[in-house]
Amino acid sequence: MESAPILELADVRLSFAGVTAIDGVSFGVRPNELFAVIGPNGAGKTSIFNVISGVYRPQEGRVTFDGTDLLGRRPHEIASLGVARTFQNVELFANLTVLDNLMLGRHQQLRYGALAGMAWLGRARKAELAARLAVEDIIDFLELEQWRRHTVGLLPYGVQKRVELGRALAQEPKLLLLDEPVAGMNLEETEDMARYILDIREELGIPMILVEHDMGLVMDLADRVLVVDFGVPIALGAPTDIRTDPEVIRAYLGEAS
Ligand SMILES: Nc1ncnc2c1ncn2[C@@H]1O[C@H](COP(=O)(O)OP(=O)(O)OP(=O)(O)O)[C@@H](O)[C@H]1O
Repeated sequence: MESAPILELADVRLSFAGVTAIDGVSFGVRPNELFAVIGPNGAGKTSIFNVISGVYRPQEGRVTFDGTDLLGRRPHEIASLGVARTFQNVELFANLTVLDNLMLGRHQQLRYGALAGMAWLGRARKAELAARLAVEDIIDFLELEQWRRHTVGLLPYGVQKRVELGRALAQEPKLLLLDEPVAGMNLEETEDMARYILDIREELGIPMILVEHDMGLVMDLADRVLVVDFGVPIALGAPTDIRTDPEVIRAYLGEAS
């Protein structure tokens, strides 16, 4: 039997002053699934991420995550429910070290506030220690050991993208949104990132949504692919079916080849 989706979008519509960014998109992401969203520039892929993470509020439709209605919730609430995200352009604290960036990612997840931290210092210390251990695991997992004390802004681009992935993992997400994780990377960096994405699925069992222009990567990694064109969903299925779908070839792949 197929497991129930952890994330579900139902007939989502979003427009900005006459520009329709998302036009009736529905899909569900199953636990442990690597789900991809592809489409030409301006097709609405990043807008879908912005709707899921609470940055944009759609005019119509429903978004449900782990049994909770996400519509109307603020981005930090959605993050604390377990949705983590990486961005098209690296969004880290460039002047801080790798370790500090990962610790900050982890603090989004910690359950105590500043006051509670003062009142129950012991508990806060324990939480801090646990955070440090969790971050060390991520450093191991993403092979960031040699850069742990380096300032992020000075690192090679591929490593920065990896640190950003680590920051998202530090939130202990139940769902990970990856916005063009290999954009701007060379072949070796792309292969490394593909391996980490697969490891996240295999070893950590975290479901992911991948938005990516690198078609080879999507076809190699994804369990299912949603194709959008001008905000409209035109196909949804396994990579092998998407590759041969006449509508997709006409609207997108044909154009790219
Ligand atoms: N904040 C906004 N204000 C106005 N229009 C917007 C806004 N965000 C997105 N759009 C419009 O919505 C449409 C979809 O944009 P979106 O960035 O979601 O596409 P995309 O598929 O992620 O594109 P790309 O592959 O180039 O990143 C575009 O026409 C875009 O101009």
